[in-house]
Amino acid sequence: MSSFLRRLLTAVSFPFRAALAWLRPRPGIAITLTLIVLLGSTATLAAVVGGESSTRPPTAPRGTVAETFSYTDLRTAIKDKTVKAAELKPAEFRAEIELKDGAKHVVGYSPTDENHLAEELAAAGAEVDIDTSFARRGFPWGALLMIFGLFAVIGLIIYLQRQQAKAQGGVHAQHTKKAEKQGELPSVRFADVAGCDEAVHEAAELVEFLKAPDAYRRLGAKMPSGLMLYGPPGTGKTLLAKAVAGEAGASFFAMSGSDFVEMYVGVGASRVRDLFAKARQGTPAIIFIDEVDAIGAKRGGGADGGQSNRESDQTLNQLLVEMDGFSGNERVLVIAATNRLDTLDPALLRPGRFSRHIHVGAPSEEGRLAILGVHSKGKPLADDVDLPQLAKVTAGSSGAELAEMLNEGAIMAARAERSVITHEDLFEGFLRVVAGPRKASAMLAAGEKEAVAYHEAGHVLTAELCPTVDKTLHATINPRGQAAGFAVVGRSDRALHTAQHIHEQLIYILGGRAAEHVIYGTVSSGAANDLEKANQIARAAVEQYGLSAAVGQVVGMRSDVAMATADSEVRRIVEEAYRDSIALVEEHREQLERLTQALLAAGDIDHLEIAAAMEGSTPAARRPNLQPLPDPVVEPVAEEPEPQRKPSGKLWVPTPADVGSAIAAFRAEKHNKRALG
Ligand SMILES: Nc1ncnc2c1ncn2[C@@H]1O[C@H](COP(=O)(O)OP(=O)(O)OP(=O)(O)O)[C@@H](O)[C@H]1O
Ligand SMILES: [Zn+2]
Repeated sequence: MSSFLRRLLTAVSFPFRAALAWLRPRPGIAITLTLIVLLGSTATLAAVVGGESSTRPPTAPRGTVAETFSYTDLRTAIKDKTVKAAELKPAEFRAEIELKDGAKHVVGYSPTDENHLAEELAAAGAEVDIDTSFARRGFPWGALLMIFGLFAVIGLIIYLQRQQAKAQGGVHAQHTKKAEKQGELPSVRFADVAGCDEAVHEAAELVEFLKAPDAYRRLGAKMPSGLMLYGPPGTGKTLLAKAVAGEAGASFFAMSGSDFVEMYVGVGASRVRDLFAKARQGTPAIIFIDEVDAIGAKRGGGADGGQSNRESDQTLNQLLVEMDGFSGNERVLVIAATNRLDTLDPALLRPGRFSRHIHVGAPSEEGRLAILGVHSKGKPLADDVDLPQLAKVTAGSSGAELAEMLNEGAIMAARAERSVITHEDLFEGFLRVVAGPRKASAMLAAGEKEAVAYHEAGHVLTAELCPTVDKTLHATINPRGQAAGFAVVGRSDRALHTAQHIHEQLIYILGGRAAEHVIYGTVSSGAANDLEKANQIARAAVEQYGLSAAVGQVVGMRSDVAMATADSEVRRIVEEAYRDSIALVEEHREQLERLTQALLAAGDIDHLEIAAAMEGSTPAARRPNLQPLPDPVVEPVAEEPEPQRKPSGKLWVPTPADVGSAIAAFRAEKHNKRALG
């Protein structure tokens, strides 16, 4: 019921809101209009009140109407020709009748009678007069102004509501803050964007277009209207868009997709319209829409099919309309960014819209070094800081995380009142970024701390013993953020995906559980995460990668039997890895003990201490009971790599990189804090 009312109100108030949105940036017009409305309303009121007394007809004083005189009586009087005079008032559909016997009556008539009533009265010998004075007094203007008055009042209410929302620091406050920054000329250049040279290279082409469109136009080339940047969060998409504007000397208009998402239908669309109108005034211009998936998700697919959906559809449609309106001479380029290209509405990606897609991926080791270089400029680094080593350690980190790491490091140094930033500061900064700030270790009971130490030692140990698993650079049992303990793995960027590697990766992931199992005979709740990860990897190996002999190389098979077989294969693969993991731990209890005691003594251990604890062991491959993988077919590299998408309804065949990146996600081993008791 109340939701129905809200919708009704939303629908009814839409024109007012749209008008208000249009007026907000035009205070001059708004004030003038308000004045007109106020004056008009006052004048109308005066006319209505004043007119009332002066127009009351003297011919028909109400008091003289003695008995009721019906319309039928009037018809009879016309037929008997007893009407002496009649004054018709079409504005009120009333007639004032004077009969030949001197009696006066007022009678109503229906609009359909209007035309012939006067004729019939005249034919019956009555003196007919038609009063048009009320119409002449400007009747439509009065009504119109009264409606305007209504608009003004409702508008004022909505305006006050918004002011209130703004005061509460809601979305609108953010919105206006962003709007103020719009149209700036960014100082960012391509040199500030490191570690994604290919993306920069492609973007540079568009800068040429923006700077000298004539050279292209002469050859009949049309400026692309949209550019889609896609990739994981924090990899520099916003930065790159800004750099395009900075290099081209274009003004930068930025908004986030979520800024367009509003409770009210039509507001998002009007914001799109505003944004494009503003950008067209200040060409060359870049319109940047971050998180475009908030408005550009596939249409009509929402499960709720409700209000918000239709709202975002309208917003998306408006965006498409604006982009289709480009003639190719605008010097306006729309850049959108998303983390998930596969969720976007295909209409957005068609030629003439966001037809160019640039992948901004997680930086490689070389890229990370370049990003560290960019962001360490102006930060005094101590001699012990080894940026190439940091680039190696931080595999999987995004540009934003690296920038944050350097900043946290600088904060650590400042807090310790050092004049330079040391390696330790930076490493602490890194740990803060990937796992959160250190927590007081008193949070864990002594017995729990020991269990966490054995668990982490189990991971470290199994990693050391498996030849294809990346080694631990740093392990800690000092709780940070959500994690009770974790290990930083020096992951190489190579994404291994052989059966051997997957088996050993599982041994390592389950190594923490295995250690707990061997020492205590039970497994803590904090290790549940590991099991989940292990299952994900095993499932990918079976269902997407064809590593199970029982399921075979058929990908995407969906029969009940096939799924049951796949399930049991996943279980088998995980169980076999777990058994191997336990065997490794049992064979190396001495090393496990040394690692655990080192962790308990210091809280943290680094790769040198790990090497010392591992003395007397040699890594050896454990044979997996998995199908060996066929050699990957190397295909010629396409000019623009087809983005990885999972079209719904169709079969998705993963590339070797998919399994690799699933594994890569486990860069820093984190565990939920153990449940007490
Ligand atoms: N490739 C890079 N080179 C230099 N700095 C970078 C790079 N990537 C990220 N950064 C740093 O991280 C900050 C945030 O990055 P940015 O906002 O551009 O990421 P994004 O890809 O747009 O993220 P999101 O998808 O979350 O919007 C940048 O302002 C910059 O300081
Ligand atoms: Zn674990």
